[in-house]
Amino acid sequence: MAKITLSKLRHSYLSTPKSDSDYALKEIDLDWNDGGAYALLGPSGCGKSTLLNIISGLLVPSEGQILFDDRDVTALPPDQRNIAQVFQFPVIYDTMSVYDNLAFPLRNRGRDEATVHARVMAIAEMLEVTGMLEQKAAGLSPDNKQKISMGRGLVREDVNVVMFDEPLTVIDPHLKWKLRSKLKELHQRVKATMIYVTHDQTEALTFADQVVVMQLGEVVQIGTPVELFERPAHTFVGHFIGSPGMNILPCELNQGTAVFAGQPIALEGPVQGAADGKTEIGIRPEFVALADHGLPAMVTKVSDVGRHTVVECEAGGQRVNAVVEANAPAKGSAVHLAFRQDMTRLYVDGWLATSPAADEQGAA
Ligand SMILES: Nc1ncnc2c1ncn2[C@@H]1O[C@H](COP(=O)(O)OP(=O)(O)OP(=O)(O)O)[C@@H](O)[C@H]1O
Repeated sequence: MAKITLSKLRHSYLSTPKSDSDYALKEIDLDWNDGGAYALLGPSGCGKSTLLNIISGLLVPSEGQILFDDRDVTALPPDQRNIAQVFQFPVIYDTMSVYDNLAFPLRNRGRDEATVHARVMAIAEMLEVTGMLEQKAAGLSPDNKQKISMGRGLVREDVNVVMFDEPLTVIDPHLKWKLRSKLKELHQRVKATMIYVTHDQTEALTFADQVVVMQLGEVVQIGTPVELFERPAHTFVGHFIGSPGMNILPCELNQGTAVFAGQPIALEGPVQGAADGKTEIGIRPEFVALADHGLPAMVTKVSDVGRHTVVECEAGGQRVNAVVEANAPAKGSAVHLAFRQDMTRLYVDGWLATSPAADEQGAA
């Protein structure tokens, strides 16, 4: 295993890129620590595959370096990088047995049969496929084929990193949650550095200890699932993570207090910097409560989503969502909304501009 460092990485598919928009990857500086469980999360076209292909060596970046520990591998081809990859679709040999499929990456590198056997049995046990080891892979269900594909990615102990590229695409929805938690458990047992690429927030948040969120060729935030939920560094992260996403409301600033729809809204703490760009309040629906006083609003939709209810309101010409546990008002009701102050952020030109109040920082 190795620590992977991406240093001043940029990539353009054009031969003579002129402006920032010609780059599929703008500047990326990133460390993937040895043994970490990472997710690379972002919408289609944000640059995830480009980044993955640069790490695996399929693509040489226009600028910058890739280091495995302190070794510069930027110019090395894929077969010299010692990486395992699991793709969207199963990569297995149909005519071979499940056992031989799992053994293949080890035999291919000349490991002795005793080692091969011990490792195959260990991985099969972790994946709960021991009972099918003698079967031909051709007869397996798509889910089991993908499980074996994952097993082939995990079977070698000497790889620098295991990369999963949307590995649950072919998995039946009702089995997805099972494999998601299985992968998390596997990471804890195998302790390899793993990078899991997905556009699905549930997959990313279930699997990863650290989630790297990308947008338009840039990393906008790296954080734990809780950090991304509680303190999005950018309105994009607020929108993209959470269901429904963060409420983002245009506002004015008046001596450190935000004003939205003529109402003062108390922020979590002081605003950093000049705040002379586009100013917006960010508050998650989970921290908006229905109250006797506060921002006047009209309920426009009520959706029961299982454990809680999403109350969609209109205030100041904007949609504001609130998540309530019980006693949701009816559509058309006039209500007041109260924002939990320590969770009310200010964003300037999309970026987080408030920090917690001093007493909150002391408590943290
Ligand atoms: N071979 C290529 N030639 C030219 N442009 C490309 C090529 N591959 C990707 N791009 C462009 O680079 C940008 C990033 O694409 P990339 O495939 O890395 O994104 P992604 O996040 O992996 O998307 P998806 O989830 O759809 O695979 C996009 O604008 C895409 O159109």
